[in-house]
Parts: sequence; C-alpha cells; structure tokens
Amino acid sequence: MAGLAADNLTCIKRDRVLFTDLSFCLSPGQLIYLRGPNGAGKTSLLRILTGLSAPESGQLLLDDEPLDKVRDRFNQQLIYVGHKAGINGALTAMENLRFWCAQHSTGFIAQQAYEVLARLGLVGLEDVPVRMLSAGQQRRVALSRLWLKQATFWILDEPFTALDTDGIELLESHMREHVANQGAIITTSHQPLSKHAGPFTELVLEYRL
Ligand SMILES: Nc1ncnc2c1ncn2[C@@H]1O[C@H](COP(=O)(O)OP(=O)(O)OP(=O)(O)O)[C@@H](O)[C@H]1O
Repeated sequence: MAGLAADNLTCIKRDRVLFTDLSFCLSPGQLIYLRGPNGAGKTSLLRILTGLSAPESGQLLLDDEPLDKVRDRFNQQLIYVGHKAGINGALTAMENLRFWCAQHSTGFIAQQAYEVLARLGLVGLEDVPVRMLSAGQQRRVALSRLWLKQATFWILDEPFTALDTDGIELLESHMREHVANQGAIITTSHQPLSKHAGPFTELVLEYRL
C-alpha cells in the first residue's frame, strides 16, 4: 500500500504498555488526527514513526518496503515538528531556518525564508534572537519549516500550541492544501480540528493502566 504503514506496533514505557498491535497506514492525500488523553502514548507513537525511537515489536513500511531499508528516502520526504519547538533561542529566526535547511539537506534561499516568515506574521522579527519572541511567535518560527521544504509526510506533535486563532486557521488551511496536493499528515492536538483542516481520519489512543 502506498504510504507509511505501521504494522502491529507495540510500545512499552517503564513497564506500562501504551499500545499493542497497532496497525494503520498514512497514505498520500490523508490527514490523520491522533488523539487521546495525556500520557496515552501519542508522542511515543509519533517518535516511532519518525525513527527517533524503536517500538517494542512491529515494523514500519514505506510503500510496502521495510522503512529501515529506505530510511534516507523517507527522511527526505519527512518534516517532523515536535511538541518542543526545536529551535535555538540564541539564534534568530533566519539563522534557525538556515541551520535547519543545512541539517535537512534543503537549499536555503534567504528571500524565500523572508517570504515564509512574512506569511507567518513575523515581519521585522526575522533577525531577533528567537528567545526574545513570544511563545506563539516561536511556534510560528518552528512551523515555518512546513512552508520552506517540500515533503510528503508531515508528523506534527501539538503544532497548535500557543498559536492564536489566526495562527490556528493559517496552519489548518496549510494542512488542508498539503493533503489536497497528495501530502500526508499525522497530527496530535488537544483541541479538536476545525473545518479549516479539511477531512480527516481519527486515530484514538486510550490511556492504559
Ligand atoms: N523516554 C521515556 N522514558 C520513560 N517513560 C517515557 C518516556 N517517554 C514517554 N514515557 C512515558 O510514556 C507515557 C506516554 O507518554 P507520551 O508523551 O507518549 O504521551 P502523550 O499521549 O503524548 O501525552 P500528552 O498528551 O501529555 O502529550 C507517559 O506515561 C510517559 O511518562
């Protein structure tokens, strides 16, 4: 099946089974809304999908091939925005984007980065150390990667944290466009997605004792 498939994943943390035999496929043109209570294992699942951590058992497949064999191809097609913004507070927004592009083998074009930051409402703040920005502005800097790099798979952990209503609508609309263009997104959010995000499939993790 085309896409990123989770095949019978089991995850255990500190002797607590978070989920067992979890299978699903994230396909191009699909938005999966991953939800569940605090501690259910959403971040743990997203980290497994990105390859940052390994499951207890089960495997991941990309277009029916074991992900381990096509990891480089997957990484080129992946943007992961974790629930911590993953930006360096001592660097400016522009420096953060330049560094991130270098890390992800993505060409950095300053003009394009300025335009993306403008799109995200950060005009005049491009060259200020990020630690001086508000929480919502810092989140916007982190999310600007979604406008900067072309990648099929977006794995987003609480991307709406600290965003105001305009920011939420901007991101949801961008997600809808990405999916309409055959992108694939899995996202957590403690706030329900609105109609701006477009159609989605729900994946629910229950809290297991
Ligand atoms: N590296 C780790 N070592 C030990 N326990 C961990 C580790 N990472 C996560 N856990 C535990 O796994 C459980 C699930 O954590 P996780 O962050 O995946 O939940 P979540 O569903 O994303 O929660 P939230 O909605 O609060 O963000 C928690 O009880 C957490 O303490």
